[in-house]
Amino acid sequence: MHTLTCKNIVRKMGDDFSLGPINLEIHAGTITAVIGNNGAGKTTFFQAMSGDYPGEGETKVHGHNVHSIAGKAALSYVPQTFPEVLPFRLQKLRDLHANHDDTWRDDRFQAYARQFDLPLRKRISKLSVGMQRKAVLALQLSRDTSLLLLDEPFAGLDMEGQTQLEKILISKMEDDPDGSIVFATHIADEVQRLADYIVIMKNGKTQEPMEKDILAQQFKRIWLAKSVTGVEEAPGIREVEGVPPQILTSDAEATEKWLAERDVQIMKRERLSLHESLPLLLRDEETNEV
Ligand SMILES: Nc1ncnc2c1ncn2[C@@H]1O[C@H](COP(=O)(O)OP(=O)(O)OP(=O)(O)O)[C@@H](O)[C@H]1O
Repeated sequence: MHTLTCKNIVRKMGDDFSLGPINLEIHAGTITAVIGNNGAGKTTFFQAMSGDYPGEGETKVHGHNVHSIAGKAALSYVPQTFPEVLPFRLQKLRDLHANHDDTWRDDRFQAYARQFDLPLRKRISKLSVGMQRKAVLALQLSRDTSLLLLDEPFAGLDMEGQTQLEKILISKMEDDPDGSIVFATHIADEVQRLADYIVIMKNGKTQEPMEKDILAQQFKRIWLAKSVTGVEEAPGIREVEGVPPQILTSDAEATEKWLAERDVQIMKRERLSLHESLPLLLRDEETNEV
C-alpha cells in the first residue's frame, strides 16, 4: 500500500531551475529521507508534494488528490520557512485548529507545547528561529494525519529538541503503523537513526528510493594486497588511493567478484558510515530518474 504517489510532478522556477518530472511512491509504514545538495530542489519538491501550489502533475495521499479536502486532511506539512504564521500567537493558531480542524488532537498539542517549552502568548515572529520551528512542528504534529512532510525539521533545533523530535517521530510511527514520514535533511545521523529509505535528489530530479540497510551493505572500503591494473574501471569503484590500493566501492559484491576473477587478495574490508557514503552518492554524476 502506498501513502503517497507523485506522478509527473513538474515545476519551473525562474530561468535556471526546473523540478522534475518526478514520479515517486512512498510505502505505508515507512520513513523516507530526501537528501540532496543545496539548490537540488528539495524545498521545491516538498512544496509540490504538499499541494502548496497548483503545478503540473498529480500528488495523491491515500488515493486522494492533495488539493482535495480529503487529501489536505490526510497530510501534515512543515515547510522550511513559514512566513504566514509569524504574525500570530501560538495560542491563536491552536484555537484556530481546535475549532476548525477535524484532525486536531489537543492532548498532543498540550504535551508538545510543554515538552518544547513553547510560550503560547508570544507572537511567533518574536521567538528564536529554533523555537519558531518547534512551534510549527507542535502545530503540525498535533494533527492526526497519516503522512508527515517535513522540510529540514531538525534545522535550528537545539540538541534536546533534536532528540525530542526523533522520539516524537518514532512514537508517531508506532501509533500509526500505516503512516509515513518524508523528511528532507542534510544530517547523516538523522538519516541513520530514522530513515528506512533514502531518496537522492539532484538537479531537480529524484532517484529511485534506496533501502538504507541495503545501501549500508553495498558501500565498503576495501584494502588490497597488491596493485591491480584497471581497478579504477572495476564495477562500483568510487575512489582508489595509495599503494597497495585502498578502494571505496558502492557495489561491494560486484567489486569483490571482479577482484576474485583477477586473484587479488583482500586484506581487510569495512562498511562505510552514512557520513562517508551519502556524500559519495550526492557527488555521483549519473541520475537514475524514475
Ligand atoms: N522563487 C524562486 N525563483 C526562482 N528560482 C528559485 C526560486 N526559489 C528557488 N529557486 C531555485 O530553485 C532551485 C531549488 O531550490 P530549493 O530551495 O528547492 O533547493 P533545496 O534543495 O531545498 O536547497 P537547500 O538544501 O539549500 O535548502 C535553486 O536553484 C533556487 O535557486
